[in-house]
Amino acid sequence: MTTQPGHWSFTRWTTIGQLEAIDVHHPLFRAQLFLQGAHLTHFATHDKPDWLWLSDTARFETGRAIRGGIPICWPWFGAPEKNPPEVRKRIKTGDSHGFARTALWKLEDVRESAHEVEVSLSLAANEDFADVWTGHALLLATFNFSVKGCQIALTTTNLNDSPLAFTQALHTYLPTSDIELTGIEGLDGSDYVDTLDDWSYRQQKGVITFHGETDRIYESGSPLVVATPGRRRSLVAIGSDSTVVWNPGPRKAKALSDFPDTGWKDMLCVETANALSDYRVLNEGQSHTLGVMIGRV
Ligand SMILES: O=P(O)(O)OC[C@H]1O[C@H](O)[C@H](O)[C@@H](O)[C@@H]1O
Repeated sequence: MTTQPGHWSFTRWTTIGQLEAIDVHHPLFRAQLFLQGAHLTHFATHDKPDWLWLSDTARFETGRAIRGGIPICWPWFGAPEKNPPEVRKRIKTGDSHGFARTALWKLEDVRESAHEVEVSLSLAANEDFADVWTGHALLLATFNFSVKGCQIALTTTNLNDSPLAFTQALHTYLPTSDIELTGIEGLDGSDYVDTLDDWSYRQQKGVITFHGETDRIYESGSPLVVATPGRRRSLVAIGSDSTVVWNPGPRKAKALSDFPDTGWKDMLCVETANALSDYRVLNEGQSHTLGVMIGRV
């Protein structure tokens, strides 16, 4: 059922630092979602630990990306110069990961039921962003929360008469109690680019484990299981044939903004992506949906 502000039962507005957010306090689960970036920072069922990692030193400031949760990287992933030429030619800045994660989105809809809450936000990517990017598109992010987990669907519609080429990622930060005892299952045999070894191609053998800084783009969007001590989570993607796996390790952790020096020990990023050769092209009026369902195994 669609509900109007003031008539929501489980959903309310809150302000954190400089930013407005939506708090979902359902009897079965809770979540926190910022209007800036359509950025989900918390999801948990009952009183259990959070399913997402959020930096202890995260800052909630206008125009600043929040460190943790699920930043939306759009309409390019990573450094502009590492994107395909068709994507790169639209970009007019050196900044990584696009502008959607720091743009102010608009609340479109809240639907509540006894079992789930669904929140939709939109972003008109138009001439307001002309200093950093050329294009005209509509983005719709829909978040579905239930006791089974959380689901995000990000739909891009090209509103321009020229083809829109873009890369993107749902940059999910997950918690772990020990990165060295953490594994990602589901990418055995997949080719990947190791960005830390001069962007060379390799092939994954078995489970992914972490031994220091890790930054890879896998050419697969297969269902994954993230196994951390005492917990297993499944990540099922739609509209994705690439997955980024990242942990900054001790050295890069020190250089990252809003990131504790030892934070690398208790997090990992598993990013549902359209990156590298998995970039997407939409003609006028066409849409593409990238999504991930994070659930229990
Ligand atoms: O610091 P950020 O701009 O949020 O980027 C954080 C990280 O995002 C991705 O995982 C990239 O693969 C990494 O190379 C990058 O360091």
